[in-house]
Amino acid sequence: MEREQALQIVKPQLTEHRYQHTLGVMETAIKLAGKYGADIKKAELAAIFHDYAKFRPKDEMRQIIEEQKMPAILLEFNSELWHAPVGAYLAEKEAGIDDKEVLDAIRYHTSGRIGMSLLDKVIYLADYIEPGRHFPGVDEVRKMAEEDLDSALVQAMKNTIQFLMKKNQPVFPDTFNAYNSIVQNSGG
Ligand SMILES: Nc1ncnc2c1ncn2[C@@H]1O[C@H](COP(=O)(O)OP(=O)(O)O)[C@@H](O)[C@H]1O
Ligand SMILES: [Fe+2]
Repeated sequence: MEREQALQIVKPQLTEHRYQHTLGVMETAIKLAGKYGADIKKAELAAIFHDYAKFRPKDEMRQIIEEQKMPAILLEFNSELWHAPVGAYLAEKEAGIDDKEVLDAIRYHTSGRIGMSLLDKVIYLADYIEPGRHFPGVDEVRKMAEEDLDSALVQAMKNTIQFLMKKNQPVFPDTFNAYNSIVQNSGG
């Protein structure tokens, strides 16, 4: 699917602010894909659709998670996590995206997972560092992303886990698993 068509499908699903964020993720994902050797067209498409389900009603997302037999543990954690796997499902069902790598990058863009693909990493990181993001620590991760993809990713996950823990909020375990699997593989 071409960029313009994808953007036309996604735009009505989002607020203006979230659409601008999506454009930022798209530009950033294309740059990271070019730098680290991921497929640029897949990165573009996954970025455009990554927040496709962001504004679906909670009840609709809960129903999809149950009916599609997605991991039930999702329902025990913050509903903010749900739009990622539900977005992958709806991008396929409603927009006809059938590339498994693209769908997985959408599915894991919030939590990460064990053994993230290069495309998963590019989308996770692009979502974190796109130019519209302003939160403590983001500039450090932006700098790291110019040097090493895994180091930047680990720092982003660390920040997210610490942010949640500081607020005494539960941490969905896939993020710990993603963090461990990258740190163990990089030998650092
Ligand atoms: N492991 C986790 N456990 C619980 N919440 C998480 C976890 N990882 C991310 N989140 C939360 O999920 C929310 C959505 O994240 P994300 O999809 O990355 O951003 P966006 O708000 O742009 O869609 C954020 O509020 C984030 O703090
Ligand atoms: Fe998201």
